[in-house]
Amino acid sequence: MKINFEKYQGTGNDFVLIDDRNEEFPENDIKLIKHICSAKFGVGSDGLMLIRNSADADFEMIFFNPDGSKSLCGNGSRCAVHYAHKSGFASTSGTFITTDGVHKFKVLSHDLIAIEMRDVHNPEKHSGHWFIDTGSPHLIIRVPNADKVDVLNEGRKWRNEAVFIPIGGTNVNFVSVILDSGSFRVRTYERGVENETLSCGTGVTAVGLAMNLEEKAENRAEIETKGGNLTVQFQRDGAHFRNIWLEGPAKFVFSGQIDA
Ligand SMILES: N[C@@H](CCC[C@H](N)C(=O)O)C(=O)O
Repeated sequence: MKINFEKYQGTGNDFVLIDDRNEEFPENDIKLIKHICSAKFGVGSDGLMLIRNSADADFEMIFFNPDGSKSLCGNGSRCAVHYAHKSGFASTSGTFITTDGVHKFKVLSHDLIAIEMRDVHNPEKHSGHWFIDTGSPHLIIRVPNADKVDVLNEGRKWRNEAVFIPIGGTNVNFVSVILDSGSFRVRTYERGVENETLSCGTGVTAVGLAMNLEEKAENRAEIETKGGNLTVQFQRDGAHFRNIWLEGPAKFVFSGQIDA
């Protein structure tokens, strides 16, 4: 089976994007999804996205982690918007539908895409750390210097905590404050990848909200990741966050065909 794809990256979170508007891709074939995402046997990526037509939005995006599990992907969603706009079936603003429902988007310039995230209500703490679901679940751990954390081993330990097993584990973000300036350094262990990625959009969003709860950020946070910078903006009313937007670069890398 030959499958055409485009490779995308959003702040170094990299994806295989397949235009499946004719609905030919066997989406229940987890072995195939794992194979395509494998760097040794396939293309290699932090996830696979299927783009489909939608009756309720400009398009639908279905996201798979490299282990075949599904969740919301913030960086992947921004890349999907870039593809839809480039391909002419989405304008400079509109909506798309994905795992957790309908999202608004804005194409701010050629490679700069913003998406609206779902509202967050009543964030909780786990073992003294904020635990926030921004479409994917995220634990946020404050550290003095994120660059010095053993993200693989520390992240894996928290990801497998018994309390998170019923929801399939959690993603884990390590964050340090940069000179109390509303800027933060973040490194993320992603479930489904089972490793550190260079950036995670839903994670960065959760960090922005957590830093506001910690009184380290107002209604905007600038986040540095290993793969580049992202901005999170929102409105807060007590324990309710609304109008949450994630903004940053989304880049087409190359196109190809895989014999899978
Ligand atoms: N990299 C993504 C998050 C992808 C989903 C995550 N691994 C999960 O399973 O919860 C992002 O940019 O948000």
